[in-house]
Amino acid sequence: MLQINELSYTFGVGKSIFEKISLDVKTGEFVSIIGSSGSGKSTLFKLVTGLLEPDQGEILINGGKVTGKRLGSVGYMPQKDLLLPWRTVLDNVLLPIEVSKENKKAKLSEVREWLDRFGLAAYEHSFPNELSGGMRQRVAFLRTLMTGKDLLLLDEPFGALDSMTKRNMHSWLLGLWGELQKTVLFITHDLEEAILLSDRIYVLKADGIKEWKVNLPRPRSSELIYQEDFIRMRKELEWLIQHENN
Ligand SMILES: Nc1ncnc2c1ncn2[C@@H]1O[C@H](COP(=O)(O)OP(=O)(O)OP(=O)(O)O)[C@@H](O)[C@H]1O
Repeated sequence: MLQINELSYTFGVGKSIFEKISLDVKTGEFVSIIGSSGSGKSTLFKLVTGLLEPDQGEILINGGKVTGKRLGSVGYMPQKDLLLPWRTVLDNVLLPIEVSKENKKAKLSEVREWLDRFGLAAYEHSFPNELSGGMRQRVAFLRTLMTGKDLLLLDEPFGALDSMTKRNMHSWLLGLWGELQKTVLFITHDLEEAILLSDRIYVLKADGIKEWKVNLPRPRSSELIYQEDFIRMRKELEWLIQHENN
């Protein structure tokens, strides 16, 4: 679904962010990108959305080349939830439907069903400032889902949540994942989260990008993190991140 070939990008004069990195995401996969702060993860997302143009290389979505003129081919959830404070939960979730000029009324019952599945049915008339952090993230995620795009780019969606809420969000997302049938590219700093949720992980490092497969069967439960296999994987991944040129 997503193919990135030998992508290079430099900010301004000489600030090289990537040099010839390649990666791919297959239909239905959940793939994470981890890397230290400033390694270029968010920049990569901006390139995939078409907000930035690469210096070299190409990005293909379903075989079509991404360019600034074809924005809107992915669902993008940025680091901050960016909910509109003056809109209710329902109106925030309806935003992509309004933007794409679809018939809002025709979509209303489908959107309400999703609100219910996301545990938000009782809050459809609430405003963002009346919600907890975890609920706001669910609203933002649902809004991204309502773009109807098959490829979702999620930039650290749970980064600002406390560890208990994050754990609950993991269980919730793992439960939902089977029925979503979406392809996800996910940025995180949290190794546990990356292993638990992903089929594959790309580690973005100064010397390039490394692929790491997560050999854990699905369906998965958030309890997996206590298992020996999981702890071993986590150590392996930590080692890969800490040692350049590996
Ligand atoms: N508009 C810009 N102009 C110049 N440099 C920029 C710009 N945006 C980002 N950078 C630089 O590019 C590098 C990569 O930034 P980016 O935000 O992609 O990193 P990141 O891996 O997502 O970081 P974090 O994990 O902290 O969110 C950083 O050194 C940053 O300072």
